[in-house]
Amino acid sequence: MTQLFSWQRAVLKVGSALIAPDGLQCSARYLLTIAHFITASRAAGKEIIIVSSGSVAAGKSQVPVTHCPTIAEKQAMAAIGQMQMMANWQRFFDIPCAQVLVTAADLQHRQRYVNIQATLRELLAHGALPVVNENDTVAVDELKVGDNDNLAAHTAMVAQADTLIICSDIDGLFTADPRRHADATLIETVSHIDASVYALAGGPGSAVGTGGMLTKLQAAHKCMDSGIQGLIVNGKNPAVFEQLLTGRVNGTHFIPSHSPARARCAWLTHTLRTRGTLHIDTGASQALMTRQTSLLPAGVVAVTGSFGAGDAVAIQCHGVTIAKGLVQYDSKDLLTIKGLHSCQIASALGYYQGDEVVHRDNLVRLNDGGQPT
Ligand SMILES: Nc1ncnc2c1ncn2[C@@H]1O[C@H](COP(=O)(O)OP(=O)(O)O)[C@@H](O)[C@H]1O
Ligand SMILES: N[C@@H](CCC(=O)OP(=O)(O)O)C(=O)O
Repeated sequence: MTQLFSWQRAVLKVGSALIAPDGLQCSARYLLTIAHFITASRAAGKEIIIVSSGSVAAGKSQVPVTHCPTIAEKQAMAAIGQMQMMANWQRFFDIPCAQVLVTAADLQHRQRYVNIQATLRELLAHGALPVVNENDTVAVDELKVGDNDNLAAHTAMVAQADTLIICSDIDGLFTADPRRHADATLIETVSHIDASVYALAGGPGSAVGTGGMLTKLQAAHKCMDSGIQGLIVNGKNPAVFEQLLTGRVNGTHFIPSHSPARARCAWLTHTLRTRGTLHIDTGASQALMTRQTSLLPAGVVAVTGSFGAGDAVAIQCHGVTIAKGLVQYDSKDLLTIKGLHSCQIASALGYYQGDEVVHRDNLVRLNDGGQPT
C-alpha cells in the first residue's frame, strides 16, 4: 500500500480495457465502480476530470474489418465509438458530462491552450464532468499525442490538477511486465525516473491498449516535473476505489519533487520568453501584489511589443517589472481595450475572452531580483 498526498483536483485516466473490456463495445462492468468513486470524491468537494480512451474499441463492431484497419477505418471507428463512450459515461451521472476533444496541435498552440484551460475551468466551476479524449477523427500521426497516458499528463498540466490517476488493467509498475515474468514485483513508490526505470516498461497488455507501461511512465515523468503526483492503479479492482477515498491505496505512487505552484512559477519565470510588456497603473499594481488579483484591462495604461493571445508578457509599473504572465488577448486588441472596464470588452472587440487580461492562475509575482515572491 502507498499513501497519496491529499488532493483537490485530479485527472482520472481510464484505459480502453476498462471502457470496452471485450474489445467490442462499451460496458458498465468496471465503470460503475469508477463512477461511484467520482461521485463520492465530488461530494467531498474534490474536482475530477476524466481522460477516457475507448472510442476506437467501442466503434470496432460497427466498422468490421478482417484486415489491420486503415487510418480512415480507425477514424471511422473513433467517430462512432466516441458517441457511445460519452453516452456510456453520462448514464452514471446526474450532472452533465462534457466532451472535450483535443489534438497535440491544440496543446502546442498558445491561443488554443488558453482556450482549453478556460473551458475546463468553466466546466468545473459549473459542476460538469469534463471527459477528454484525443480528437482521433482529425488527428494524423504528426498531429497526435498518440496515447491517452501522455494526453492525461498534458490535461493535468493544462487544468492545473495536483494529481493524475491512471486506471489500467494492472496493479501498477512492476519490476518487469508481469504477464511475461511471473516473478515480477510491484514497485509502490517512484521518486525519480531515469533510463533504468524506463527499462522496466514493456508494451501493451491487451489488444485494445496503446503504449503499455512506457507511455504511463512518460506521463508520470511529465507530471512529476510539473509538481503533480501520479498514481497507477488497477481499475478492474473495485477495492482500489474504496482505498482511493481513504488515500491509502494499492498501486504505484509517483512523487513530485516540488509543489504544482512552485513548478508552475518556475515554468512561468524561467522557461517562457516574454514577447512584450504591459505597463500598469499603481492601483492595478497594488491589487496584483497585495490582493493576488487577476490583471484587468482597466489597469493597463500602455502596451509594448507584438504578441498573440497565450504569449508570456512582462508586467511593469513605473518601469519596474513586478510580474509575468500569459495574456488572454493579443497586443493589437489590448491596445483597443486598455483602460476599459471589463464589461466594455465585448463591444470594443466584437468578442469576449474573459474579464481578465492576465488570469491570476497564469501570473507570477516577481521581487526586485526577478524571482517569484
Ligand atoms: N513493468 C511493467 N509493469 C506493469 N505492466 C507492464 C510492465 N511492462 C508492460 N506492462 C503491460 O502494460 C499493460 C498496461 O498498458 P496498456 O495495455 O496500454 O493498458 P491501458 O489500456 O490501461 O493503457 C499491462 O497490462 C502490462 O501487460
Ligand atoms: N484515443 C484512443 C485511445 C488511445 C489510447 O491511448 O488507449 P489506451 O492505451 O487504452 O488508453 C481511443 O479513444 O480509442
